[in-house]
Amino acid sequence: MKLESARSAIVDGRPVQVFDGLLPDPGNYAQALATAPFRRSEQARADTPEYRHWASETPVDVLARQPIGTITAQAVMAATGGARYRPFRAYTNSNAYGDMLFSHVDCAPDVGDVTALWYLCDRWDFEWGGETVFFDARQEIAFSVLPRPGRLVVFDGAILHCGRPPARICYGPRFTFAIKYERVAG
Ligand SMILES: O=C(O)CCC(=O)C(=O)O
Ligand SMILES: [Fe+2]
Repeated sequence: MKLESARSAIVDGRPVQVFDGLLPDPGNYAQALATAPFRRSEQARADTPEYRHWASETPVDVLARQPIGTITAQAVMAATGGARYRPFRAYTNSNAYGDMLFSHVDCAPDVGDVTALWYLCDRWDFEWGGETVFFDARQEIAFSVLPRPGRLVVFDGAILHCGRPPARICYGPRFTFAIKYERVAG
């Protein structure tokens, strides 16, 4: 398996790395998600409780038994230089045209969590947009990642970021599968 990142950036000293081609069958995951139980439960920030969006949880012990869990663990290891991390939460976001997605951080600056985010689809039209945008401390766009089938982006959870909803001509869901990792001491 090729574990080199295709693209990468450093945002205010914090890394973002993009991996392509690691997942052989992203369309199969998207197909399974089409009938998964989504709840309007996810809140981007403490101050945006009235704008919840759709998510479906995957227990981390279930994740560990799936190929995507193993592949992600290897990519996180490659991205972080071999430090030990453990997944503490995994869930799929489902967004559609017109949704409101807020910018947020996944952890406080000194926590050191890592987020792995997969784009799960069998195809993604360039014109659909739906990128994940990463901002610097001045709220300027520092890096942006377009969905591609089976693309993975691994980043420091303290970077301000935002998923963008897809464009009006995209009639299907935009699934992103987020796995949150915490550093294991020692
Ligand atoms: O869907 C995206 O592009 C971002 C998702 C995200 O930031 C999250 O689940 O924490
Ligand atoms: Fe996030």
